[in-house]
Amino acid sequence: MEEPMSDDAQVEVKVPYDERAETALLGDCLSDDKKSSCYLQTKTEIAADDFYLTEHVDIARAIEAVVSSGKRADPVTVGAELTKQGKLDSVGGYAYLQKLIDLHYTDADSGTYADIIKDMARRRSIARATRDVYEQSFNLAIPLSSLREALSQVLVDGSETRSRKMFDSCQEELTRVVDREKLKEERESSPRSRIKALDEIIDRFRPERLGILAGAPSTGKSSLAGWIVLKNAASDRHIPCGFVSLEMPEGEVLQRLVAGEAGVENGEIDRPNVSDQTLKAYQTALNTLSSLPVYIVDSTRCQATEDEVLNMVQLMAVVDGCKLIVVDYLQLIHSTKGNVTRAEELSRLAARLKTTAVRLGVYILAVSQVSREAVKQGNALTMQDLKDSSGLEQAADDIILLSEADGSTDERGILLCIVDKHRSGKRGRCGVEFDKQHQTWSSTGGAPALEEGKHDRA
Ligand SMILES: Nc1ncnc2c1ncn2[C@@H]1O[C@H](COP(=O)(O)OP(=O)(O)OP(=O)(O)O)[C@@H](O)[C@H]1O
Repeated sequence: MEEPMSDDAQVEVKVPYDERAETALLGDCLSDDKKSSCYLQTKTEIAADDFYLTEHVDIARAIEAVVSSGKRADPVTVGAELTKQGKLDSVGGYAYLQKLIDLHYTDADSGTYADIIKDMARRRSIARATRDVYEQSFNLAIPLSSLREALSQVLVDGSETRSRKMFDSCQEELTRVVDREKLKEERESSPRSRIKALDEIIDRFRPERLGILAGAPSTGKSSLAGWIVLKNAASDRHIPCGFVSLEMPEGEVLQRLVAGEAGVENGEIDRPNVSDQTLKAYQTALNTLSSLPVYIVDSTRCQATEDEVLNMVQLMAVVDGCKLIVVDYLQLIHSTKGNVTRAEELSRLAARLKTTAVRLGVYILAVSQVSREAVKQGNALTMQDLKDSSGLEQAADDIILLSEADGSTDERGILLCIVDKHRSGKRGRCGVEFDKQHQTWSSTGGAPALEEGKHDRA
């Protein structure tokens, strides 16, 4: 039996922060001309408020102000900014700015310090948010459903919506587009399909968007979604990605990813006569994959509801820092409301996924089935073929459709990939090749033709 929770259990609690990482990063920003905006440029996006100590938050804000005015951050410029804000004395004066430089390591690694600071900031934010729900959970007047809702809401930062004068953002946009280095960085750190021909159309999976990946059964939707997750996590930026699997158990997803990485046939590892060479390749691939920032929720044993799936997505974004999250697949999300049609339900789900993507600043790639009629006809798909809902079409920013093309075999899928919706971007089509045995994906030259008798309805 589970031990009852003691009310007066004394747990030593220390607020999570790392003073050394904070001083090292600030010292690094103030010491080196080239790195004068160091923490603003690291792969980990951190902001002044991610520092814990008040004096460090103030110094970081002053650095940001100096850098955004186009000046180099050093003790003189940052000290002047702090004086202007009336904060120089409270941070410890010029002496403290100089101390930060003295404490700074000559071969400082800003990225690692930024990672530590972000990690600590996330922990504090989770602790703050969950503490309130923890306290509410003892109040029996608050219904369980409200507690669940509160728990899911508190994990989402920035849900507040305020209006602002639109053209105030012009200056920010101007700064963004003029700073080519930053733009390049933004681009390179964004998730992409990692299939050249498809990337040429869709460019990248931008934050705050919802994409739908649809196709007939067994065309390879789950496999492609898994490939995208894996390749982004394995890219030199190691972009954290999540996979909410409602269809395939975790072991099966893993086997497919490992097969591709190892270059062995999917499923071969389970055969009794598997060769030593295959075993070795499989083990090596497992070792490589184990270090990648790929997160998975296996939701195949219980039928996850809409709220549960949204919670999983939120946790992956907030706790694991995922930038791209796959939900495989929409039609398997359990229905809980008896009085609405499935189409209405899916529309609402898609709209909630879109809002979640916006609030969390992530890209959600939702896998979807297409209608039975579309599968029967076998023609090139259009977005009207999405199963059960025109609401999916409306909520999605991007819609990617896979149709089997001429030349497909049991081992090799040749697919016509149509980007039928692409918000603020071009639409288009390309050919992708699916090596089914190894579960890998690549571009074909040009867009392939459909089988004879099938129609292209573009
Ligand atoms: N070792 C293998 N050799 C050949 N084909 C394989 C092998 N392993 C898997 N496949 C094929 O790879 C494809 C995987 O498709 P996948 O499950 O990704 O499609 P899907 O579109 O997500 O399907 P569903 O509609 O069932 O969700 C299937 O066609 C399967 O038959």
